[in-house]
Amino acid sequence: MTNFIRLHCLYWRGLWLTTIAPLLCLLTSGLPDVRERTLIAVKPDGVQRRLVGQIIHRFEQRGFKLVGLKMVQVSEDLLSQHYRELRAKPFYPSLQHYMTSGPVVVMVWEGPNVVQTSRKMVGHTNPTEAQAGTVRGDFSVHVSRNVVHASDSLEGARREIQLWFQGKDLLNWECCNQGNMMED
Ligand SMILES: Nc1ncnc2c1ncn2[C@@H]1O[C@H](COP(=O)(O)OP(=O)(O)OP(=O)(O)O)[C@@H](O)[C@H]1O
Repeated sequence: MTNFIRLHCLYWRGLWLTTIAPLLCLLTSGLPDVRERTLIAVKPDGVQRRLVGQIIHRFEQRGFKLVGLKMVQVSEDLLSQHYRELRAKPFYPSLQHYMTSGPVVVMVWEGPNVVQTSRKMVGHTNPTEAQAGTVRGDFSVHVSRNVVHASDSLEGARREIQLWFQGKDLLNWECCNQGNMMED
């Protein structure tokens, strides 16, 4: 009897490892990650121009979920870590001056494909090339005052969320009508 149970367990363990688990991985690998997160920041010009509400509205309206939000007076040190690839650029001193000139509203948004979709919603870095309907295309005219920041990759989003939030002040909450926007 004991041998029978042992054999039975071995059979199911083998089936799980060789068939069921790989099949589940394969089936779910093509699905967008509903817990994907990105960092969006309303820059000092956007805050000064009272655009925070309109920008939040666009992300809510699209169906993304706000899981973190705070207002920050950015230090030069934080900015140089955030824009570490740009520190050697000739425009960096003026970018630093602009980004530290007043508070920034920094947010974490969650949802399927949120990194890529946010970049589309925000629009081209240079507002003169940004399409109408994007945040930059609707609210700005110059690259040095382009209202908003959005992470440009999954890896960048992870790094920036850690940099700005250090794993704190982010809430996992359930959306009561999520089923109306995506499959649970
Ligand atoms: N030529 C420039 N002159 C002045 N400022 C610039 C210039 N190029 C970029 N910037 C500023 O530096 C920011 C970061 O530039 P980057 O090339 O990373 O573009 P982005 O990823 O679209 O912008 P962000 O990181 O702010 O979302 C831009 O949003 C803009 O504010």
